[in-house]
Amino acid sequence: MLPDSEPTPAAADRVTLFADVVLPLPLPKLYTYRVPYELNDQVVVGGRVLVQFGAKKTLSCIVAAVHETAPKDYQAKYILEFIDDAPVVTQPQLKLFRWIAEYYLCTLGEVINAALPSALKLSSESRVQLHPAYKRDEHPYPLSEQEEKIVDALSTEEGKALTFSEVGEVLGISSFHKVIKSLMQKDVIFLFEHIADKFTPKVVKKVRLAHHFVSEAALESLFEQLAAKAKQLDVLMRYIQRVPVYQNEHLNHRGLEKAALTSSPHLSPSAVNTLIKNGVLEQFDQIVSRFPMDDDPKQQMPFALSEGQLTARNEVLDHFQQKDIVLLHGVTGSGKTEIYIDLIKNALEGGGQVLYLLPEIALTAQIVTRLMRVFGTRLGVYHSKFSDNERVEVWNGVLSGRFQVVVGVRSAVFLPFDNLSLIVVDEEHESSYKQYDPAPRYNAREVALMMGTFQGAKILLGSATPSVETYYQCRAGRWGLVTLTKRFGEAGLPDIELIDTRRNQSPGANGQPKRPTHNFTPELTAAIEGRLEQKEQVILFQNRRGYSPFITCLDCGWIPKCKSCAVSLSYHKHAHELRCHYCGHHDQMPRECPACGSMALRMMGFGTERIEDDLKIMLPQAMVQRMDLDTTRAKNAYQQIISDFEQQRTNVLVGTQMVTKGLDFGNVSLVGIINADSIIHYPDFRAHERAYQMFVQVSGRAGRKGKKGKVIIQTGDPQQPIFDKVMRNDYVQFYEYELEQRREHLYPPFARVIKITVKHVEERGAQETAISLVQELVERLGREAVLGPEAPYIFRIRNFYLQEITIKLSREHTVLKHAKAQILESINLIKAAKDFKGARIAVDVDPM
Ligand SMILES: Nc1ncnc2c1ncn2[C@@H]1O[C@H](COP(=O)(O)OP(=O)(O)OP(=O)(O)O)[C@@H](O)[C@H]1O
Ligand SMILES: [Zn+2]
Repeated sequence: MLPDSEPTPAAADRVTLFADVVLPLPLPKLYTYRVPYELNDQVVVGGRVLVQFGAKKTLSCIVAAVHETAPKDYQAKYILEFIDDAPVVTQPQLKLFRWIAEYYLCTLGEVINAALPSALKLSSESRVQLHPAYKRDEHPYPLSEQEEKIVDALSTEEGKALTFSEVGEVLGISSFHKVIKSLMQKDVIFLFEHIADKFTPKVVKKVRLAHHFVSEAALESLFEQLAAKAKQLDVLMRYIQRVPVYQNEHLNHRGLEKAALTSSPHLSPSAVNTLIKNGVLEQFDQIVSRFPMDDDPKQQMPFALSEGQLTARNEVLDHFQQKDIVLLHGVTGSGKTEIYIDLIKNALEGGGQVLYLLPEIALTAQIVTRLMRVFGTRLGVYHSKFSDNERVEVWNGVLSGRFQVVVGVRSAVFLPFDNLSLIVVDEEHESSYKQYDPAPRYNAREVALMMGTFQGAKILLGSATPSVETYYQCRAGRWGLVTLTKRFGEAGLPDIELIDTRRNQSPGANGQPKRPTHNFTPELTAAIEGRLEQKEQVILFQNRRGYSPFITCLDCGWIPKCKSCAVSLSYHKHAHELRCHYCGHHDQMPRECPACGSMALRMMGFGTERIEDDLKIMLPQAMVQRMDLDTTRAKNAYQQIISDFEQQRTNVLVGTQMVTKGLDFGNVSLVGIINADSIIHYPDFRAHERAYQMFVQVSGRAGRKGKKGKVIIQTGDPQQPIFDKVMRNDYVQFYEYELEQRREHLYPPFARVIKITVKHVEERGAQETAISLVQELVERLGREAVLGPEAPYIFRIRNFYLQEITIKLSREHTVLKHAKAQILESINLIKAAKDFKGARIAVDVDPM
């Protein structure tokens, strides 16, 4: 072809491209921007672009589609800058996000906002900082002139940060986002959104051999010199044992954690320091990533599966031949995790990606270590306690193929997988898979099912107490069911004993109240004492935190309430104050009743703090630790409590539902449920299911290895039918009973429920809005489908009065889709009406 035959595009042939973008905002539709002609070949669907929104704001957003149709109702603005040459959001993700928005009745912007770690959502508020590991002289990648300028500006002082607009000023240009992105990719800088997210690297002290000792000859003469210094020689020997530098000199560069030498019981820490002082060892700091890149932990073979586990594994694989979804119903401690690991290995060998979902609280160091050993650096971990930068690292690691298996909490369903072959949803019944607030109010289990359908992945749900909906699908033959009825190893399921607390309310001698035995029956106290004598451990479960749920004046009956919520304030002894568990408001504990002046203020009921306190008085020799929201706020507090208990530095663990989930301690032989009644009596159609799950799960923490465990349940109503099912560990009986209830009252799985909550600062505002909304809904859906409005049990939270509307719909897909459109239409009508301006309306599809 002749070079001059290449046609130059005539102005008339120019294609004008438009991009529909998703802004990270709750906007009902996508906005269309115009692509500057000379950048036509740079648009990437799924890539980020920068646009102006409103008068002043610049926002980064995702391109969802590219086309040639100009918007009808407005003049499209130009896209300001292209940030990515490759998608950060993949096509399968966009498809899934659209499904989430449609199914859960929210906007695509809300989904994207929840999905993307904020460092991927560049905004004018973002800031940059030099990466603490960055060393100018040792950096492997060359920097451009512009990049050098930024590094100069960030190097003027330690920890200096620049906002995006300051970066623009330094460079004197407005399209600087590519420079930022490039610096990020080279690990020179990183981004943060809030001051609190500023990166504080984790540093470990390491040691290595000074470089002039690293040859064989030098080492030999060093050994001769130290011949008389036995302790230093020991240290050196250990170092060489761990880091075989004589085999490979390069290994020395990486060194060894200093603690590996100083904390060894066989070595002398002062000998280590002498070697450093004399220049034999050199000490240096290293920043550790949460995801070890090169220090691949020793890959280990997983446990060999027992015969029962093998059978179950094979049954799962058999079902997968015909069915996409299988439930593994295995009793607590049956070794489901090992079966997952085996199946994950299998899926990875086939070349696909794997997602392993766990509820927030079950994603502990325990499980991560176990998985790291088997999957090494292929494993990514996605946790909500991670910093944003760490989350971006996982996101990019999935995109690049570095992480083939990810273990994560519910938001891990948003990661950019495109080739999933297996999704494991452990503890599939857990309500923490559901996001309550804000939108998208999604259930990660349901999203995972859809994701599996889109990508052709198999789904394994696991639980000792499956949700009624899931079990129903299995019974109907749509999903496969595999059952494990025995625990792994020798341990059988624990014995369960019910203790009637009404027998324990008699006063002590001389009419004096007894010591605090009202929350500990004599049976429970004796059992705890017995176990501690045997050097075994105990878990106590109480569903309330704080010291006492409320206080009251014995003379006038006054009870302190929250100013902003319709709840009584709980007394917290440690802080000596009254707190609202809904809005966090706190008040001083009054010395006398503010209503009548009486001094007779009395604590009512008991929370975990009080259980802990009373226990310390009753059994002063016991080492008691409490695990609830109040003791686990600090970043590593939760891990610390678990490891103290694991190492048996503590022997009684008192806690809220945090202690009921997924924990695996070998030495726990007794579990006590302090007050079962408050869990059963709860105004919700799932109350029984939840109570059953909670009792079985917490009981399941007892006697997991070796000795038989025991569970004591304290209740004022031992006749409750639920106890019988828990004690006989009869899930199927529980399920059948519960299913009948659901059928009779038309609840899931026989209907779909959608809950609408109307909030207003005025009670009348909430009522009037809700009534009008109900009218609209009834008109469209019929009277039978719409229940309410009704004030919920806690009718005011954070100054907003609440009204709830419940909609029950047929499960049929087309009916459901149509009904959802009608619901949205009704809500939009109300939202647009002037009279209801002050109201907020939240929709929750499949509430839990
Ligand atoms: N094949 C095996 N070899 C050795 N140990 C095993 C094996 N399978 C399971 N275990 C051990 O048995 C214990 C219980 O297993 P696991 O935690 O997987 O149970 P689970 O079914 O997930 O229980 P839960 O539902 O209560 O969480 C663990 O300590 C685990 O390490
Ligand atoms: Zn409050």
